[in-house]
Amino acid sequence: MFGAILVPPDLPEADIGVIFINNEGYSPMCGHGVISLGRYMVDKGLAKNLTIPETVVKIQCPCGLVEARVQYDGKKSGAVSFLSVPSFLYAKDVSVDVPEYGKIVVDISFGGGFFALVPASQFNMNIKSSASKIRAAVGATLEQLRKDYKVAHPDYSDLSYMYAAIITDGKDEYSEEVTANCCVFADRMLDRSPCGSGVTSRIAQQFGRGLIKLGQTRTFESITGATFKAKPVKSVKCGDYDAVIVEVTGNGYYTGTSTFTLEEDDIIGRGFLLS
Ligand SMILES: O=C(O)[C@H]1NCC[C@@H]1O
Repeated sequence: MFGAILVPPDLPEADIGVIFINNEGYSPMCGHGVISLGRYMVDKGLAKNLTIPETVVKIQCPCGLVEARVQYDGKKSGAVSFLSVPSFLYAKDVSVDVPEYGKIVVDISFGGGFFALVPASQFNMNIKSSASKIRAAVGATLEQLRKDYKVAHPDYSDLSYMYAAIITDGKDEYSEEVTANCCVFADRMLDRSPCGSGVTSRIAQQFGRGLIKLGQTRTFESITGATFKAKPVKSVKCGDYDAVIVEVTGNGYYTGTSTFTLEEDDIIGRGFLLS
């Protein structure tokens, strides 16, 4: 689960601004959050321009402006595609010495946040290994990288940190076969979705390594079996990096609504933090 706090945007072209919240603070980008928020903006009539069969919603995320295209038949919204910020393969074959796991080699790729991408074979595991084993191995790798390896975004210092790590089935070469992955982010949160920003970073990695061409679509599957489709759509630059705009497509669903109440004399209701 993810939280989205809606805020007025400071970019004039944006329909809405959003801060995504996780278990340790905020996220620079959340692709599955963008998919759900795109639908919400259409269904609540909040998008600037409601058009059929597709409405464009511009969402200012912490990583920058993301364009969501929401299927809309005039009554109900459907699948959402989004175009993320310029994404790029940042570093290849980075070695990290992870306590209890030894030397692990990862690629680092930016897809709205910096992701370490690591095939499950590095841990002598496969992507169907238990969620707790994945969480422990990938979480330890991410935490070690945060200590040992510094990343720098060419334009934004506030994005210059290791946000997440993704364990993959290693199927990086283009094929029509589904490729599976699992993202561990923030304070060892495990993503039930294929991870929109992670999938963006995987396409940027594959594009940077010459494994996929513009317009080729891949299907990414999460540990729950949920899928997103993604493809590189345009070559761009980000600072000196050869970057790519990635389109990700998926579905989000409503699960309920709730109302929070804060009474004047409820001290705990103002929030608390346990360490
Ligand atoms: O879909 C996404 O992009 C998010 N899922 C968990 C981590 C990422 O922020």
